Amino acid sequence: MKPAEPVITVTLNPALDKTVTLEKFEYGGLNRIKEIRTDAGGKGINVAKVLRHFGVNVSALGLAAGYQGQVIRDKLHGLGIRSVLLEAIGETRVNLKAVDESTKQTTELNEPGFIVDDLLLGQFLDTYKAEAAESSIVVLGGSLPPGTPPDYYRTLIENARSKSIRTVLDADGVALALGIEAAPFAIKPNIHELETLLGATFDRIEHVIDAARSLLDRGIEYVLVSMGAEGSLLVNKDKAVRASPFPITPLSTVGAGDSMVAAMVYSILSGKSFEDMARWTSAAGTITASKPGTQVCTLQEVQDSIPMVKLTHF
Ligand SMILES: Nc1ncnc2c1ncn2[C@@H]1O[C@H](COP(=O)(O)OP(=O)(O)O)[C@@H](O)[C@H]1O
Ligand SMILES: O=P(O)(O)OC[C@H]1O[C@](O)(COP(=O)(O)O)[C@@H](O)[C@@H]1O
Repeated sequence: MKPAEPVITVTLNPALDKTVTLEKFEYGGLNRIKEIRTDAGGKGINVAKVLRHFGVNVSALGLAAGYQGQVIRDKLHGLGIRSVLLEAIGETRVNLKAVDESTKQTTELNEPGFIVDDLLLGQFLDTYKAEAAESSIVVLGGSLPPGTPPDYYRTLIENARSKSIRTVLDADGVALALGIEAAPFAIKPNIHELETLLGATFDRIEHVIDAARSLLDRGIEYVLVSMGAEGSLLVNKDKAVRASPFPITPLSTVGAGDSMVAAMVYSILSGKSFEDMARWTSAAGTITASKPGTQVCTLQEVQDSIPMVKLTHF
């Protein structure tokens, strides 16, 4: 891989992720917190954290507001990540993640985020155009803050496409549905996002493969579907392969999907085979799911666990 190939990530709605650990989550009851930690979060930001661990020249672009926004900038600086987060009015959200030790389940409570206006989005577009022009891959991830036109990702992807820059989109709902109209190079929906996108439910892996393939017809090159503990499915026009994760004790699955996106970018940059991309993305997601809070996998951890990923071809 050429280290000079810069990657930018876009996080328009970052978050300070506050992860609280509870012995047993009592819905509707009093919950006493055992442990607490905060991490810089938001999809593009997590992707940047992983890519930095992988030695990639990555910059985290986006928006941020107020005190929490500065905390995120400082945390990124501490991790050695260049960030360009334009200042929005208001306060950056705090997303609460409650980890239930008894069930190993994580419950997420994500705030909507600060409200943005056209002026700020126009300024961001200018910054984005300048930064994207210098990059090899652009990653766009997460929800859009209130006030953002729902087709904003489509605009960003179209701009990158016009300069032959590859894009990876990780979003849900309308932002995903409109974003894929611009045919990003790759997308990483989780199974629920895929079901919502296509208005269907899938109870067999063959149905998931057909659904993912239907998206390739729109000009997308790779579809990576994450399925939590069930692993992941990678599809391109020639192949479909399922990766089964190795056994872990999940401590917080937050950031697992983002780690898969980062490993996908790394695989593209380093010219890995289709099968290796499936292995790397699975290993990255699984390792991150075994870590507390929004902490992400390292290169060494992923490399060490690659042999444990089991592939099934379809
Ligand atoms: N409980 C789990 N056990 C093992 N691996 C897991 C678990 N949860 C997530 N993972 C790993 O993390 C990846 C991404 O998880 P998923 O929950 O599908 O993503 P997202 O966070 O985007 O919804 C999975 O494909 C799997 O490799
Ligand atoms: O923008 P959204 O959809 O609210 O998601 C933001 C949240 O997703 C995360 O990026 C984690 O995403 P994944 O678990 O899918 O990897 C958190 O850091 C953040 O709190």
